[in-house]
Amino acid sequence: MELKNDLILRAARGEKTERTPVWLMRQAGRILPEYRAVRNSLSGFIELVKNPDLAAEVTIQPVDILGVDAAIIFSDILVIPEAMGLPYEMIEKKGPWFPNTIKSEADLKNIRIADSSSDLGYVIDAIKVTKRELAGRVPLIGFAGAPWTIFCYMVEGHGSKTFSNARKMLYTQPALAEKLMQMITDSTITYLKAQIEAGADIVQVFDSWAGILPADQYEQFSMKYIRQICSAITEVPVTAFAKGAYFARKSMATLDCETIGLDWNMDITETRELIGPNKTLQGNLDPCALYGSNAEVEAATKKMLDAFGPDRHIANLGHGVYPDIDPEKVKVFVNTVKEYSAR
Ligand SMILES: Cc1c2[nH]c(c1CCC(=O)O)Cc1[nH]c(c(CCC(=O)O)c1C)Cc1[nH]c(c(CCC(=O)O)c1C)Cc1[nH]c(c(C)c1CCC(=O)O)C2
Repeated sequence: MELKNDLILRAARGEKTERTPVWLMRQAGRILPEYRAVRNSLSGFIELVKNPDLAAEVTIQPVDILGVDAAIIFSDILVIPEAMGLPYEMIEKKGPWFPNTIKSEADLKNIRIADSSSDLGYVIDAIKVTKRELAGRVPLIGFAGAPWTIFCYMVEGHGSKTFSNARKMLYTQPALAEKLMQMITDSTITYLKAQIEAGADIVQVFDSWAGILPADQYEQFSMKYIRQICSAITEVPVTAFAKGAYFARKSMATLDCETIGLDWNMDITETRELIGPNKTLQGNLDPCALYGSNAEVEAATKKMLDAFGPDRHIANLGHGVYPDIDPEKVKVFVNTVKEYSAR
């Protein structure tokens, strides 16, 4: 199916575009009353993730309602641990919870490299339904968590400010950590390839907990595996987003990927210098800027666009949109990008 709007794909490849493309991390979700209505018709988040027709519906909602230039498949990064044999629960107002975690070498016996066709068939089906229903309107983004971030949940068992149990393993059982990280990496590569095969036009790797590691450990325990993923995915453009990894930007410049995501703490000009001209940058408006007035959102968005310049930029926030943001403010952000960058 020919894409009618392929702006993000062209921007990712470094081709000239009529204007800067825009989408938002976490655009499919709680900011939209239309999402909450679908979500409340089921018993929970995981039921929605595992229902391909409804997952497709909430994937497409932000395209219709917010006017973004891409859809991102409605799922979660935690489907990988589950497919490896470590199921999760999503506890209302608290977040993910793993009844079992990885603590020792013996625990590896209970997990396996995920088989995308059998264990993750529901995501693959959701992608197929979404592609059919999008009918080429905008590209579909596939995604996975980076091995380090997935490792954090598999070892810690839940969200944390420090992930000190996960970080402890890097010091006390580094060989076990690396074995687990490699299993996650192998699972992720086949999973992303299955997403692409089903129709994902571009894929993003989310390293949400990059910022809690020291630079040397980040190279050893995270970049090493992100590098493997980037090199293995040759079919479509890849975006690497490592939140808080300002110390790793020079190293990220050498990844075999098209786009690097910036969080809102990263200076745009400095990052462009560190990454060089051969990659597209994605980001990076402060998610809290959307709490401002319409005029303030507009001004902040224009300032961001001026700093990135017209080429090799995909506009986004510096992290996922917060659940209590007014969708009208998101529309101001999206429309400002579209109008101000058009030339
Ligand atoms: C760390 C992480 C997770 N999940 C994800 C990350 C990486 C990105 C980031 O750093 O934000 C990625 C993710 N999660 C979700 C998407 C869907 C697509 C999108 O719109 O971006 C994506 C890309 C849906 C979701 N994932 C989750 C929800 C909310 C669940 C609900 O509907 O109640 C949604 C829409 C739940 C989730 N899932 C996760 C947490 C910590 C939580 C609870 C806290 C929270 O809600 O943000 C793990």
